[in-house]
Amino acid sequence: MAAAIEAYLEKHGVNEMVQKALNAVVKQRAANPAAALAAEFTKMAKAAKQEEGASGDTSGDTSGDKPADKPADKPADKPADKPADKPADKPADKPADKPADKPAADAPVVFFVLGGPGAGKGTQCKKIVEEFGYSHLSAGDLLRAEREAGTDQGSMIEEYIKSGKIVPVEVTIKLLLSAIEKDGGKRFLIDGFPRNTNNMSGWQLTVGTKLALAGVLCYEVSEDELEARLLKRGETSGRADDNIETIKKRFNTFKMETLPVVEYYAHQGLCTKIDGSKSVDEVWAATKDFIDSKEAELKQK
Ligand SMILES: Nc1ncnc2c1ncn2[C@@H]1O[C@H](COP(=O)(O)OP(=O)(O)OP(=O)(O)O)[C@@H](O)[C@H]1O
Ligand SMILES: Nc1ccn([C@H]2C[C@H](O)[C@@H](COP(=O)(O)O)O2)c(=O)n1
Repeated sequence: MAAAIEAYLEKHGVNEMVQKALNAVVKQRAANPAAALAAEFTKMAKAAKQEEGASGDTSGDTSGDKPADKPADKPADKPADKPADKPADKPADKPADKPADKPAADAPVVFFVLGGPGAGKGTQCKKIVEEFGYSHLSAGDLLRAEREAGTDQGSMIEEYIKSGKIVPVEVTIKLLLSAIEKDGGKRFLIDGFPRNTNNMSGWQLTVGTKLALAGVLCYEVSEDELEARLLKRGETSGRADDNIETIKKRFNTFKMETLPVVEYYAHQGLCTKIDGSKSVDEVWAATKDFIDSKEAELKQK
């Protein structure tokens, strides 16, 4: 099935695949969107497998049913929830020149860290940094710093953050790439990214295989628990989004835009889900196991 998914991706691109699955799930008004998405991915993989069998060709020939006006790696036309009068959601940076199929053996390694707002991403990343010396880049922190720097983009970022929406990827990816370059490390935790398919396609187009994605961590916590944590954090954090109104909007964005991304990586066998509702130490034990096993895998390569 993995080969069939790869064939589908080669032909249609990651963004189209996720977007198509998402549209199908929205149409179904599925009670369990995550399960419905997984079922959609499986359906697509089966169709790709049949197509592959029929044509006997997995070379990426686009003469099949791929829409003529949509290149395989083109980002989504628009995210699910884009506010009006905002910049177009296409990455500003030009795509990597002729990307290699696979990352080089010595390419820096990246882990994406996802989970609902307040799931403990930052808390656990801090511990990984202490124990393993990884470089930690939080997309949210970078955006907040950019906002504070008082650039032209500052007020636009503020508006997105306060309304619980995801900033267009061309802004976020620039900040991430410049931080990665400045850091120069070999292991990166990218916290809070990719948060939607626009983020994913921006990464794919600008980073491609220059960095090696080794895995995706996703912390799962109920909304009730997240809400309690964020309201508590809001007593001292000073964050513009730690208030009940924005928290609810962030939950909605997480469900509608980020969960499909998590399910996509889960379907690719890249995502490890961790119960983030346990104590910090218990969550850390599971996180440490994950990193230990990834480090062992990476050593063998
Ligand atoms: N396992 C846990 N149990 C209880 N509280 C926790 C746990 N992990 C983190 N917290 C607390 O919950 C709050 C949110 O944690 P943290 O900032 O790490 O989450 P986050 O996922 O990075 O949030 P955001 O996405 O909003 O930046 C913090 O006040 C933190 O101390
Ligand atoms: N990829 C990202 C990450 C973050 N943001 C914005 C919107 C989030 O609500 C806010 C806070 O992020 P967090 O600290 O929770 O990771 O920052 C974004 O637009 N895109």
